[in-house]
Amino acid sequence: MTNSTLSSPHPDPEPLSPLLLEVEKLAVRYPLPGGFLGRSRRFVEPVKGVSFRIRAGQTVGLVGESGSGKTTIGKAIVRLISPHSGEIRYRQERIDTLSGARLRPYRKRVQMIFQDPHNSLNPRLTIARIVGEPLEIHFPALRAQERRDRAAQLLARVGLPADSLDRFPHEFSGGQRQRIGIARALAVEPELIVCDEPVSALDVSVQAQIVNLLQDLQQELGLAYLFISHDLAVVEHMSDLVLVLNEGRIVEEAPPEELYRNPQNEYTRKLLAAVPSL
Ligand SMILES: Nc1ncnc2c1ncn2[C@@H]1O[C@H](COP(=O)(O)OP(=O)(O)OP(=O)(O)O)[C@@H](O)[C@H]1O
Repeated sequence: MTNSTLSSPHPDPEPLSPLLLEVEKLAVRYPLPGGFLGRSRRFVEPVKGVSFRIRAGQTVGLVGESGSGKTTIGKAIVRLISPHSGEIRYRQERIDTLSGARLRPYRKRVQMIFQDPHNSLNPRLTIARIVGEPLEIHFPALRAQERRDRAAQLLARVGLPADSLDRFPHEFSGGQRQRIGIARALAVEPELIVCDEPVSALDVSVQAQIVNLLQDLQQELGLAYLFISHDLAVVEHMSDLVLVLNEGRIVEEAPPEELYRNPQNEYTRKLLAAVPSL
């Protein structure tokens, strides 16, 4: 260490991990059914100009009441829906303007897991097909047996037995189905996973197992998460940074230890006060 480093009042910050996702002034609209005013379409705008960033390996928590726009943000990020305005960049590249096949490389890097593991798995497909499908799309050179082997490895990694491959989603419990959803998301070897209320539909004991699995996978694979939840305790446990969403706007943003101890925004205080266990 040099003298100048020792005497500097502002030592260099810790080197930051690479920036993956940049969301800038994102707004999303849905057309109102039958909602015409004269000749112009009427819309609801559940997301009204939201900005945040996610770095490699980081977990950003997104909390807010039901209807505040959390899922809409998640869906816009994975481009299940298109933004109305604003920008989404991934590793410096605009992805809000891409569509169709041009989104494919992005879909390999960013995946989503859903709240209801029952509805998000096609009931007519075996688990081998469900986990194998993204492999078929993103690793077309793999032969059928290689895909099957890879699917078996992924299932083992999320704690499911190898004989799961030829079974159907209804043969599994809620927690096991969420594990299948996680295996499917992992198949493409993503860098970022949008986790939309991944444990909200599960029993409390199973919730802890899935949260632990997500944390283990993060450690092992260096994954980043956008962790969407209305459960403030889970978000506190998981996140490096928490965003508080109210009516489509981020009203507060802080590391969990600051946010939970010393919330600055009135809405955050109300949200925390509504959770007696905290
Ligand atoms: N496809 C759609 N068409 C019209 N309005 C929609 C659509 N999807 C969501 N909305 C509306 O947008 C608003 C935000 O919904 P969103 O699901 O993003 O909120 P959320 O914070 O994830 O809520 P929850 O925790 O209940 O899932 C809600 O008022 C919802 O009714």
